[in-house]
Amino acid sequence: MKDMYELVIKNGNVVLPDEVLGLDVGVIAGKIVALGEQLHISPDTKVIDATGLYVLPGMIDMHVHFNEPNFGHWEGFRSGSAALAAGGCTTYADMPLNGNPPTVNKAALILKAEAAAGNSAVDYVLWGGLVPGNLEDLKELSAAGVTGFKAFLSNPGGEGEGRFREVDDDTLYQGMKKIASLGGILALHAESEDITAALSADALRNGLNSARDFAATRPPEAEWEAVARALLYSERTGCRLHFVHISTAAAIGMIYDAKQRGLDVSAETCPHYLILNETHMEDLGPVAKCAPPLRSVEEQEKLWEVLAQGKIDLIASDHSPCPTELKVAHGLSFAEAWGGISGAQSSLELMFHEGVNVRGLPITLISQLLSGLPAKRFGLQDRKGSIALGLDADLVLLNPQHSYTLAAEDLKYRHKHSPYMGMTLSCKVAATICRGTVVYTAEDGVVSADSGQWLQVRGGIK
Ligand SMILES: NC(=O)NC(NC(N)=O)C(=O)[O-]
Ligand SMILES: [Zn+2]
Ligand SMILES: [Zn+2]
Repeated sequence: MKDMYELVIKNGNVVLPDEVLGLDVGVIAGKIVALGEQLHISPDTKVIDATGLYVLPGMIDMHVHFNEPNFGHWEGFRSGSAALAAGGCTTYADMPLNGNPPTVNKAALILKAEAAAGNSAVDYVLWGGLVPGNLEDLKELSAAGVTGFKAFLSNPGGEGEGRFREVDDDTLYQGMKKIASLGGILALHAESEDITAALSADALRNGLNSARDFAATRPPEAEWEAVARALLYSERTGCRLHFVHISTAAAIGMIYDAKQRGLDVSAETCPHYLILNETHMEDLGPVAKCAPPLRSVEEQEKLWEVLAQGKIDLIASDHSPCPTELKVAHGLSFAEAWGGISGAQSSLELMFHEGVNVRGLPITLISQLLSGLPAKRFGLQDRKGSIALGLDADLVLLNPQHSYTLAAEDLKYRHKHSPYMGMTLSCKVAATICRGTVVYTAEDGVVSADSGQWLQVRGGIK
């Protein structure tokens, strides 16, 4: 008896962990059940012809800020996940800040989960927060299925009483001990508050508010000091760490060396540190403002070097959107504008375009950074991150020859701004499939806006 596949993706160049093979992919009940040549097509099989296309595992974006509950006017699960689907992402991780309340206790996690339920095009996990005063909430958050905890070493910005706050050293140390005892993982925004606050205050006093002035308030040293301190705490507490949005090769090197010494730590960088540099920040203005800031061309090149050497653990977008008027408004200085880049829709296309087409890196390396490695780091590898038998059929079809110029109308974000607008990319996502369901096609747009599920998988824990 022949297998009755529900879906067969035919004739694609299938990106496996170590090689690319011309294969068909057979799907039953949302799972990959066959990889082979000329898979049998029955009358009920839906067939997608992927001739000339790459078939990659869907991206796993471990770092997005969707602002619900209560800040959906910045970005919501619907719009944000639609953008991710259009960009070839099939699982994402929502950060615990920028919604109100922030996800720092179980009640807030429930509100977050309710906002997401039935509103996501693709699957997701949720981060909880570590903030001053919530040590007693970590256990419950962990039991409720957060993927891990996130803390800021520098001021996260935002307004209001209940906003997400950075940790002091004592909270960090105690929090890491607690998280270690729970078998959890801590994600860190690693910039020194002492250094960035002092330099920012100086800049304000002296009326220095240009793009370059902003970058000077958050120098590489602020990252290096914070990374070094956190690595020391990791060594002393045994707490696993994930460093988000690392912007310098030297910090990647520190984290890599710590890994070689046996620490359970990992480093993420973002497409914007690889694709953009401080000249973009000057030319594009606040749309390219983020923290840590975009760096020099030399730093950017060094980051590509460590990426090619396999020293970076994963790539995530750090999509941190806001209403356009917080980026561009009459009289708004660079210093006052919102810090955070809207970019999640473009991660895979940017990395393929620049990494594979321009710089000639292996597509398998780029695919690992976007899918395989984040799955492994965060305990999703039994279901996601690779094209392999038995795993979820989370797939993206990429046309490596479809060149286009990114325009505002392409963007699915709540607010149609991004530093990548106007950029010509040499590839385009043709379709995105989540657990066997086609959620996006280039022709029809987002065709399934609500089939995503919350994966209550605690990072790295079986
Ligand atoms: N509150 C934020 O969304 N902050 C984010 N902002 C950036 N990266 O500029 C972040 O992840 O630090
Ligand atoms: Zn951050
Ligand atoms: Zn972030």
